[in-house]
Amino acid sequence: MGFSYKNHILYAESVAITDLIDAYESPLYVYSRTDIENNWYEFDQAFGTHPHLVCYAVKANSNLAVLNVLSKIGSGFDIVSIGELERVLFAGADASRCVFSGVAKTKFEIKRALEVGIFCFNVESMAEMNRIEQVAKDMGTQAQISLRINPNVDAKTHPYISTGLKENKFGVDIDDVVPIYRMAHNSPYLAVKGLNCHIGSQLVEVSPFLDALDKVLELVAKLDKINIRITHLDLGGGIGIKYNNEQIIDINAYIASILDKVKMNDLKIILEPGRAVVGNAGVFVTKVEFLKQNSDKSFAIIDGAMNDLLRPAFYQTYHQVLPVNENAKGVDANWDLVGPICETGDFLAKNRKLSLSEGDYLALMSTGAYGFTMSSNYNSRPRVAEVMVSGNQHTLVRERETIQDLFNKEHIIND
Ligand SMILES: Cc1ncc(COP(=O)(O)O)c(C=O)c1O
Ligand SMILES: N[C@@H](CCCC[NH3+])C(=O)O
Repeated sequence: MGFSYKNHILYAESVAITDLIDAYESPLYVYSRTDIENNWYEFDQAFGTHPHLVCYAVKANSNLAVLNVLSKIGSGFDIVSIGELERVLFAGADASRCVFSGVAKTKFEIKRALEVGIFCFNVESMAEMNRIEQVAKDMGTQAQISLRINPNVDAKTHPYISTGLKENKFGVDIDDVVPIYRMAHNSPYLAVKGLNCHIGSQLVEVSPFLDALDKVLELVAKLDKINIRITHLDLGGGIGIKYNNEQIIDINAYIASILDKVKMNDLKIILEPGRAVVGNAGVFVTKVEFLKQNSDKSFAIIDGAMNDLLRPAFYQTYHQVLPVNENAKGVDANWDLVGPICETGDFLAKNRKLSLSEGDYLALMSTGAYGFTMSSNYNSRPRVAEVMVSGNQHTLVRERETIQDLFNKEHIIND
């Protein structure tokens, strides 16, 4: 466990978070390298000797140090843009271990991905298949493809992060799959490799995954009958983590169920976990600036805000709040943690029983995924620093933005 109390001070591995605040100030994202590695290994090792590739979903946390650490232990990567592609390459990743997802890859992105030799495109429509074919033809090469199907399975998660229902924009309707594969199979510029689905994020039950897998396997058999051979299944990411006290999926049991269902053939399995690799391996550290109470409400105004950590405002999500100094005594109340941004929705936590004083530091737990990557400069706030801890070592893996960074690319019209 990367984050725990020692002598009542919250530590990241063997480094006191108070030391990180002294070194890098607040607000701050802190990641545990050991947790990231162990989380990835848990997926990788659960497959045993079955052919597989764990492609970390870069969107969850795309810091170069995170990508580099994962690349060094053999991770593949699920990317969704040229930005993510260039990031993983810069971080030392092997392009042949990358899958390219997303509903609208541009010609430019496809060309670059083909140039560097990515493993596979997860294609999301006939139109996109045509575009990939055209780019491959222009380059005189062949693109390896997998079609993302929409299995119309309810992932039972937040509606904004459910992706496998007909009403969602993702993937191809099961009934439309065969004509698209036929087209790809008949093209000299496309090589049919896999079948893909990703039904949503933060799933805490395994049954929707297995329902989707059943539909995928039916399609594999159907395609086989018309001599279109699928050699890998990419079952996406979506495995939920513990934010509060939810029951979560046992990764070993989930992978055992997958292998049980595919044991009749030697299909290689690809998974694209993002949150489950980095979510609990990161915390967001923030300082209490002011306490403001009225007859109804207790607000702790903190130096972090919705631009730094959007999830609570955007999806009304819960992050556990821990005091950096467990012994700190202040005003006991049920506090709303609110930021300095001019929005009523600017809160990071609500109604938390804490004993607070101005100047206290707090850690919002489980913020390693979709924390920094969803941050913005709203209200012209420079983005915060990111630090990675490994044992008793800590490294600044992204500098805090400066005021100059805020307007670096802007221009005043001279008239
Ligand atoms: C195609 C695809 N793969 C993988 C992921 C990673 O999901 P998660 O972070 O829930 O594992 C996502 C995001 O939901 C996605 O859209
Ligand atoms: N951004 C979402 C997850 C979306 C996953 C995108 N495929 C979250 O913070 O939970």
